Amino acid sequence: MLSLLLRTFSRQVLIRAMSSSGPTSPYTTLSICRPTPSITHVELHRPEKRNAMNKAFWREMVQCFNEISDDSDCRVVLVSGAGKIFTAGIDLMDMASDVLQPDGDDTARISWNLRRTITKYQETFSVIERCPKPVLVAVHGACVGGGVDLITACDIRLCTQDAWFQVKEVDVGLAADVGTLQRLPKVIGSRSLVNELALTARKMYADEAKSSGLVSRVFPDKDALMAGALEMAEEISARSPVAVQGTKINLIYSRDHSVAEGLDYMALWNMSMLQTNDVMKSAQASMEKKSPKTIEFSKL
Ligand SMILES: CCC/C=C/C=C/C(=O)SCCNC(=O)CCNC(=O)[C@H](O)C(C)(C)COP(=O)(O)OP(=O)(O)OC[C@H]1O[C@@H](n2cnc3c(N)ncnc32)[C@H](O)[C@@H]1OP(=O)(O)O
Repeated sequence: MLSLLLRTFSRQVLIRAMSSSGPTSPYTTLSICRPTPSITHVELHRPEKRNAMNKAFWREMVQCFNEISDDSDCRVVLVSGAGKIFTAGIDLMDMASDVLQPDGDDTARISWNLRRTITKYQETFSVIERCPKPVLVAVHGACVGGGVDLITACDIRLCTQDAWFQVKEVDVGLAADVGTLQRLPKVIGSRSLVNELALTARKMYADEAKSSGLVSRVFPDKDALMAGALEMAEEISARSPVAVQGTKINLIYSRDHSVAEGLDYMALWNMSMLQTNDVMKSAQASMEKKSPKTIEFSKL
């Protein structure tokens, strides 16, 4: 009983510590912490502006996820938002100059530069998908515009009961161009629902997000969400990083290829990865009915 109380208390302390008071240097829009040695928590941190995505944010996410990809201590990433909501999407004030007044002497040069800008912004969320470590995202309150682009690049989506999602781009006069139109149809089974959301910009609330498959779990409030997300991250981080990262990479590959191509890629992948010590360690623990948490895996 006492150990259960202590565990609950220390988990609450951990979750509280995850809501930081400000961005982590060198970042100005992100707060980074390590709730456990193998989990990296990335918090969008401009709460007074509802975590609107300004120019610094688009740059910093790329730097942050490139560092996480190379960090052999990190096995799982958890993304969430500080303050009242997850994110209000693109910063409509800060981004106007980049998107609405592109440089260039003529149409060709303006278009050339705009293409480069859009490609650069697409990278902000593609780095999440390319990161070999699984990325969980915990959404509370609103997730608007660019927020939907962000979460569709993540591997596991969780939300609170008060969460809502809005593919808002048509409302601001543009076709979403940084991932939603490409990834959302792969996340949600119904093409009709995707079209409806993207063409009408209507809000989708937590229950529909769950029934449509956009999120896999809904929690009553933000504390419960963060506790649930952390618990899931711990479960994943206890498993072999060779197995976990290979699973993420092959799931994404097979999403974008035929079954035959996916199987070929898998065989090529595992002809090396099956030689890991992790298979023997994991199989032995499984035979002995021990939790994966008892196994020590080398860094990856
Ligand atoms: C090439 C790039 C491609 C990317 C494309 C992406 C496109 C998109 O993301 S389209 C969607 C754009 N977002 C919006 O239209 C949402 C606008 N915001 C809201 O509707 C509300 O703020 C929201 C419902 C999210 C929250 O409402 P709440 O009452 O809680 O907050 P507010 O009082 O409205 O806002 C508080 C302060 O935050 C500032 N703010 C909110 N959203 C944005 C934003 N998107 N951009 C810039 N600033 C934002 C708001 O101005 C308030 O600031 P202040 O007046 O200084 O207190």
